[in-house]
Amino acid sequence: MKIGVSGIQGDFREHKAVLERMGIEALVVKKPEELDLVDGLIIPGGESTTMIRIMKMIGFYEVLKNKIENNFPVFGTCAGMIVLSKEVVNFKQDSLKAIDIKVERNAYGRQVDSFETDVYIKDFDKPFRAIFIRAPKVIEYGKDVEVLSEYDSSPILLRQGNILVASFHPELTVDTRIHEYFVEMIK
Ligand SMILES: NC(=O)CC[C@H](N)C(=O)O
Repeated sequence: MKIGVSGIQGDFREHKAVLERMGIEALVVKKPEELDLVDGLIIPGGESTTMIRIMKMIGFYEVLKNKIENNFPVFGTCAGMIVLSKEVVNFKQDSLKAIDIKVERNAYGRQVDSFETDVYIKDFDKPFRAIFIRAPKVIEYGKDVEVLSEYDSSPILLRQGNILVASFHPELTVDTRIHEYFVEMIK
């Protein structure tokens, strides 16, 4: 198995390092044709507007969108979640419209825009340390979306078939359980 990490923009090196620690081959993907070399793709945290803009410019957007519609597994963290969402409500920006969620960007407070806390995740035996950095908030989700974790009454980890999204940064903790969950989705 080989997992791609989108190298368009963001903290892709951290995701690659997690996969390698798990003994999984990882490839930083920067061109649309490279998507055919991997069994799934992680879209990291970063700046969602920049990601979408570049994805569209180089034809990555269309190829990826088409692959996701044909069951290609994807995992988006923070900005990656925004990129995969159906709609961004508070900014005029496009997205891949892959998972049936509406998100609000930079939604967790103005004064404290970054924080970390222990969260409970469905079927995980111990809590997970979640790091939020100018995180998006899911304000609406469709009936086919499964909520795997919540914080402060909002979903923070969600899945719809081949698509997994987190509003926090599992690539910044030593805990590999969410990446392992994604690996299971690919298998
Ligand atoms: N840490 C992050 O990925 C922040 C996301 C960023 N605020 C965005 O809207 O794209």
